[in-house]
Amino acid sequence: MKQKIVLATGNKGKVKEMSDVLADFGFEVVAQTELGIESPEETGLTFVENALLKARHAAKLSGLPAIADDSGLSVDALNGAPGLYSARYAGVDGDDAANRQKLLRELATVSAEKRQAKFVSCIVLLQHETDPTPVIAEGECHGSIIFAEKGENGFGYDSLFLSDDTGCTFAELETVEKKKISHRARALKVLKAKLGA
Ligand SMILES: O=P(O)(O)OP(=O)(O)OP(=O)(O)OC[C@H]1O[C@@H](n2cnc3c(O)ncnc32)[C@H](O)[C@@H]1O
Ligand SMILES: [Mg+2]
Repeated sequence: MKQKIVLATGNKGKVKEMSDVLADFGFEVVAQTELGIESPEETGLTFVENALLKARHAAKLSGLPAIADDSGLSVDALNGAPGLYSARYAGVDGDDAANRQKLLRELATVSAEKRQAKFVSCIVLLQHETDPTPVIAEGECHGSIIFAEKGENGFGYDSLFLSDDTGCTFAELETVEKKKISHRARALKVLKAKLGA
């Protein structure tokens, strides 16, 4: 029988990119929103801490195992910003368009060859709220930030992130393609290996 697990995210893009991959690992996935669970405040100082607290919050409220992703974009010329604060870079949590505009403004005077960036994803799986041995899996993707948005797909910073692997932005990829190569896809592969799934 499949193990029921809560996907602890309020981000529909993540649900789209993670649900069927986790189903292939043998989980019956329920998004936290389907259970009426709202996202906790992300007070951690690292991706792993924030992923842990999101998973723990959902496990506590659902009584089920939980999995969470904490991710972000780290830009070399900005000393790693927006990094941990990617979702609230422009001030309001989850305002993707404002975050992209701020990123373009901050990089306005940075030349094309100095716009390297990486996406990071940290995924945490907890069996229950007080699970002392969380499974932790991380993935990264390298690329650069272009000067104007390109592509319609994806979410967040996808339309500004030119991927080294594909030569196009993540927003120009169909979901099925992004799901093969993204930082989240790489973290999920590591998770799969750790679970022996
Ligand atoms: O916390 P949850 O509810 O999972 O959803 P969230 O969108 O707030 O997610 P994070 O706290 O992990 O913040 C991640 C930020 O980085 C951005 N980001 C992460 N992965 C991305 C991806 O694959 N493509 C584009 N932007 C991404 C995203 O838009 C957010 O602004
Ligand atoms: Mg968040």
